Amino acid sequence: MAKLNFGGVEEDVVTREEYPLEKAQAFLANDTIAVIGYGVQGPGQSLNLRDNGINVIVGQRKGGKTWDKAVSDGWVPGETLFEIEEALEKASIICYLLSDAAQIELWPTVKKHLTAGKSLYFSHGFGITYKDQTGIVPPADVDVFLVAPKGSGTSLRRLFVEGKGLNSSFAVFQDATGKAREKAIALGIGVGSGYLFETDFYREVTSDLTGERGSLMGAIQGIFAAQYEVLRENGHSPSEAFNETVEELTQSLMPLVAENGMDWMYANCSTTAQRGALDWWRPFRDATKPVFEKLYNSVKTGNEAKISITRNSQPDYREKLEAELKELRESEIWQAGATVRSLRPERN
Ligand SMILES: NC(=O)c1ccc[n+]([C@@H]2O[C@H](COP(=O)([O-])OP(=O)(O)OC[C@H]3O[C@@H](n4cnc5c(N)ncnc54)[C@H](O)[C@@H]3O)[C@@H](O)[C@H]2O)c1
Ligand SMILES: CC(C)(O)[C@@H](O)C(=O)O
Ligand SMILES: [Mg+2]
Ligand SMILES: [Mg+2]
Repeated sequence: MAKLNFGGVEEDVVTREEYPLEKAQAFLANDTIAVIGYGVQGPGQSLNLRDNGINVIVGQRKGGKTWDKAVSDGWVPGETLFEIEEALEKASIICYLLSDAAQIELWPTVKKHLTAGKSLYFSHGFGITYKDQTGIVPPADVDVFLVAPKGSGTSLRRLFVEGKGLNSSFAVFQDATGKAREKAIALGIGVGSGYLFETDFYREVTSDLTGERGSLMGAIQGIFAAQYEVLRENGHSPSEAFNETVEELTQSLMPLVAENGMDWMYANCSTTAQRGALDWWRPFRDATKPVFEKLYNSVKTGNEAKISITRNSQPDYREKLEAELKELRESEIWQAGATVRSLRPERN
């Protein structure tokens, strides 16, 4: 593993140079990897594995939209695409990529197929960490590990197709064969990770739940909404408010921050913007830090897991979710956003 300095802290990472694809292919040559679930991560991971020359099949419920999507992605019923139980039977490594709530419902079936020597792969520490709530307790004679791409399955696939790679974390929960760690690394490379950093199931799930509720999605939507509302309340038009809140961030500044870091961004805007941004970042940190502390605590106590399981296990959860998403979609800010996006020259 390469030892790298992250802002003064040394950490080990696994890169493709050190664990090349050929090594992953050779290590997994005798395995059948069954990707169970074809939602967001399922397509990204299974297609990348397939294109990386690894023996992979997909297990999915027949008759639904996702089965049809799998067929249109080139998975062949009876050859590489199976009903879930058939795929579980054929697998030596089961990649459990159903939604976290659905994993609870299907667990008794998966467990039945987890015979000695098989492996169980997750992309989240959720099911294992919150075992008191999920009931997911694997038999002792199987390897259990995770590879968690740090981003959407959509980006995992897009970046792979562009010859790039998303970073992923990996962790071993149970090593029955002495090979669990290498299985995690080989699969991490196989699913298209750019590099891998090691963690454990608890730290993966607590950081991930915090991130998606926080600065990745929850907090950012909250800050967008707050600034947009203040601009609108002060007489700015929707297009002006949206451009100054979202469009410039995603189209201009964030790609530059991604490339060069925030210090570079601060150095490469006007001195006027620089002065203001340097003065205002601390007040924003101070205002939001208590909310982040409350959030982290809610994750740590298992409260966020409880909410997620309860809400996402209800029979009408999709209808309720759709109503919430409709409200967001129809809010003025995102309606303005739709119009702004339609004006981007590359869309014409
Ligand atoms: N979405 C992401 O980009 C992302 C990123 C990193 C990690 N993860 C993790 O990866 C795993 C999979 O997440 P996802 O977002 O791809 O899942 P998802 O919500 O898209 O669902 C995946 C599949 O589960 C199937 N499904 C739902 N209920 C079912 C049931 N009762 N029986 C059988 N199948 C059912 C759906 O048809 C779908 O094909 C989760 O552990 C998640 O936390 C997701
Ligand atoms: C893509 C995210 C937000 O990083 C992932 O954690 C998820 O749960 O979808
Ligand atoms: Mg997540
Ligand atoms: Mg995540």
